[in-house]
Amino acid sequence: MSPQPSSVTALSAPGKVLLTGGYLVLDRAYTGTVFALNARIHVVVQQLRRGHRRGASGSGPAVGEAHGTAEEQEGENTVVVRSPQFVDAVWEYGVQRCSDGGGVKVIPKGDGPRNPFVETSLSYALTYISYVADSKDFGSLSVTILADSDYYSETATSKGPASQGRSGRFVNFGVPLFEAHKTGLGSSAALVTALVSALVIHRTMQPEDLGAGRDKLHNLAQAAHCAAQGKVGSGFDVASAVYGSCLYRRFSPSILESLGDVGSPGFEERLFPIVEDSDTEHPWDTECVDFGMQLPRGMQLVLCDVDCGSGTPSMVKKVLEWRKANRKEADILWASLQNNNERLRQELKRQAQHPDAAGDFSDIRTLLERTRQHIRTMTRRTGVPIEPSVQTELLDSVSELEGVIGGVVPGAGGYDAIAILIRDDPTVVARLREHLANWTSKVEDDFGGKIGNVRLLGVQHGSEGAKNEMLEQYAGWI
Ligand SMILES: Nc1ncnc2c1ncn2[C@@H]1O[C@H](COP(=O)(O)OP(=O)(O)OP(=O)(O)O)[C@@H](O)[C@H]1O
Ligand SMILES: C[C@@](O)(CCOP(=O)(O)O)CC(=O)O
Repeated sequence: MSPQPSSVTALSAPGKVLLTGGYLVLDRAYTGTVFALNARIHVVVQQLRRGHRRGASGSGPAVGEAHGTAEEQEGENTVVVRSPQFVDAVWEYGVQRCSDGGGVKVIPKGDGPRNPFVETSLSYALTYISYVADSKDFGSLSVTILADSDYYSETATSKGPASQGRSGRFVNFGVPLFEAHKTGLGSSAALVTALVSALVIHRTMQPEDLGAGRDKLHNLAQAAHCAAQGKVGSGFDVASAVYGSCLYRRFSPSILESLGDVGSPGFEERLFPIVEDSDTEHPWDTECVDFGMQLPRGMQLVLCDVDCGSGTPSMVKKVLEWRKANRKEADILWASLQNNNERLRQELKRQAQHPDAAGDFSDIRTLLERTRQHIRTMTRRTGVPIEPSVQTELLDSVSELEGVIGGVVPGAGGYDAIAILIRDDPTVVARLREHLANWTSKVEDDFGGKIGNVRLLGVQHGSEGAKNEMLEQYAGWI
């Protein structure tokens, strides 16, 4: 029997930085080292009051249980999703059961901007839930999304006093979501992971089951994220949102290839074995080794935002085209990168596991520099701005500072935030901050890019994947 749904479920998932393995990790023959961050996306699911729900037995609503509108209480089930840190960020859906086993689809109400990540996560999670839960009646749900500030570049409001009206952790950005510049920490993967996990736990599990249910939540989140993105990426961002920092080897794309769209006949019958990993012909083969791994004692990871994001899809397409056309050369380059990345990971692991041996970061510095050399070769050969010269200039300049071990362009590279490993010491952070505050680019970029405001983000290594959250921190927001 499914457990009784509690009235409120809160869960969060972390952002990521792919320290090494960008592009390589798209191919199962290679791996990526991904660090989870302490910037998280939180999702709070509230059961709207209905006659048959817990807490409505005559004694009024249960703690945290929201009151629905008259329409919600009388007629069809609805899901209202809010991102209260942004202007007009409300998405309202009707819940439709599709014929011929097509699953459960949410239908947007009104004609405001759509949010494919929210919409797809709801449809996928509700389809899975309706397939496994005893009760097919979801009731109406209110969902609140709250994100740590570092996912987005600062806005005039988020910098100012007006941002701090409510609970301390979350700021008011004062702009619509589409106007907020993302910093590339993987907001959509953290959001999809937190949203599908919160819904599944809300309706079919207890929060304590999160550990045991992690693999299923991973499978569901990967399926929903790929569908929302319209492509099957490597999935390292979803994996780290679920499991935390790890050495990642991607899943075989064939696992998701024949799933089809929500609403198509038999969709629920195809989604269920994917989530439960019961299809013996296509077992999940994701590898997340050493998940939850820590940095060596005395080391910290920081990110420097350059407020000038890149277009990952077109960069990926070009790099893969070049690899296809230059297979021999690419194989040598990929092998050199993989080899060096693996040595770097082993050294980080060795130092993390032997705190007494930690402290001499010179090998790590050398290995980071070698990785960068290979990435610059990749940049030249592919003609894609993975480490463009303005980023080279920035990385070189910060690497000279005392206490900085080294840095890289993480993930796809481009003009996204750079990742820097430093000695974990407030004076190093202060030095970096000061350096960046006075920093202006002097080189002409080889790809015509311009770096605007350079600033250190507040985010650091977080290591932990999806986790249950306490409600108190959301005071004033839900
Ligand atoms: N706070 C939020 N509330 C609702 N939806 C959000 C929120 N933050 C992000 N999203 C959704 O995620 C989308 C951004 O995802 P996208 O994959 O483009 O970027 P990212 O995951 O932050 O960065 P990257 O893929 O470069 O790591 C937004 O367009 C929106 O649909
Ligand atoms: C280029 C790629 O390998 C990494 C992209 O990373 P990011 O989104 O730039 O953090 C693509 C992928 O792995 O899906």
